[in-house]
Amino acid sequence: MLCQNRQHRLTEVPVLTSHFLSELISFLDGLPEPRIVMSADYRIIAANAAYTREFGGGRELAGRACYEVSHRFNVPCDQAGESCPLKLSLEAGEPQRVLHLHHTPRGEEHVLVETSPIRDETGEIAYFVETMRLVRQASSRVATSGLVGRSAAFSSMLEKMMRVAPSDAAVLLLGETGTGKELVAHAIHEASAREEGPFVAVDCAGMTETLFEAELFGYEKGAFTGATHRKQGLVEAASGGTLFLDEIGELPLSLQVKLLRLLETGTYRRVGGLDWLPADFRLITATHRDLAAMVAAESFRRDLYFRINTFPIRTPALHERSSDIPLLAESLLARVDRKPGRHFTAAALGWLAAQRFSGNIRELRNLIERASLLADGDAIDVTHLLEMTDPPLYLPVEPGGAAGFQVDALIDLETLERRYLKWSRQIHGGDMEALARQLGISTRTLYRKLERVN
Ligand SMILES: Nc1ncnc2c1ncn2[C@@H]1O[C@H](COP(=O)(O)OP(=O)(O)OP(=O)(O)O)[C@@H](O)[C@H]1O
Repeated sequence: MLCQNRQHRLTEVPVLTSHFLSELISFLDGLPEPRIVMSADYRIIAANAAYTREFGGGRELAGRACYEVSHRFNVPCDQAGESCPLKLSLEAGEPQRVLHLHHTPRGEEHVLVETSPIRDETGEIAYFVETMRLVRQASSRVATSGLVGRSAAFSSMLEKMMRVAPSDAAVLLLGETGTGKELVAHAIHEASAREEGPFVAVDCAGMTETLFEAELFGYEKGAFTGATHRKQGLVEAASGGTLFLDEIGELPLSLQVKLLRLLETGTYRRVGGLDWLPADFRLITATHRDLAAMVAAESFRRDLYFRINTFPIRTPALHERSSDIPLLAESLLARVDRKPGRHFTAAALGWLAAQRFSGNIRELRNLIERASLLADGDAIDVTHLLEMTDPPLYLPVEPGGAAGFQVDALIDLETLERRYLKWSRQIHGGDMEALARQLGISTRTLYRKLERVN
């Protein structure tokens, strides 16, 4: 491993002699953030007190492999399908950041890992300093508030959120309804330097011209009939914090001009006022619409689109992260249930994971709330969920489905199985265990197969 590194001779990387290595280690020990020094063969040379406490549970870590401590892997991360920041920074010759799920004494947690390379006396990159920052805005375990998720689609979104959060760049959140855009906007705010400032959310849907101006910019006393006192606008309320404009795609063209003026000049005027006031907010916008198509159709201004779209982030639909459904379901149950400590049966979690929720997490949350009201005992089962399911959750009936299963052309066996499963799920009446028995397979296999049906 070390011989391969001989090609890396980079002047910008600091040099580390053996004398300074021990100095570096004692220096890191005094720093509050968890840090380790590693050799190029993934061995931990030293861990500071914060790392030993937060990631090592107080145990000695020197000599152990980083991938074994943080992932319980027995091969380096990149050989186990994960990105390896050490390898990336060795190749690039400069610091690299990645988001990983790390084992900690508290369970798995999202961690931002920054790895910086260091040269030895001979000029080779031989050491690395790794700094860990726990991502407090998202949980990979059941949580009673905030974002939860651990799937690849969720982690990739979270990584983008954490990259953009510290900057003041305008973020555009694109995603279907109910995918958590408002929660994501709030998490970006919380991870930003404006965290102590206000987070002000504005729904742009249904905004009329007068309402928009009065709401956003406020008004002076006497500006119009009924304006009996000066009123602060939402732009002013968001001062020092974040302004979140939800459903930006619903804003009529006439109001898009006003918003553009605010963003371009950084100033605004209260309705009925004379003075231009400075605005101080970080902008996050969101829409479920295809804004680029709206620009092409000239129903959304191109210049405004470029202004708000400095950094786009897509919030994945629930079917793109169905492996998160059990975790989301448990977390949502803890949030909506009036009787604490209840749980889903394994069959209920499997059933939920096999559904396709067109209304995404909001629809899942509604279903869980209804089922929790229906269930009397400690466990919520498939029957409670089925009774409370909206008809659109079921997939459309295949041609001939209601009457009986039929195919009218030669099709491959895999498609045949999928269609048959879809049809049998629609007609069997909801008892998945009974259906599995009738099909001669285990309930587990049935759920696995049904995942492919959606
Ligand atoms: N990752 C998540 N973890 C836990 N709860 C979530 C997550 N994402 C969304 N939710 C919950 O799902 C519901 C819908 O989320 P939210 O209102 O943020 O979605 P949205 O995309 O803004 O929807 P819309 O486009 O309709 O405004 C909320 O109750 C929210 O708390």
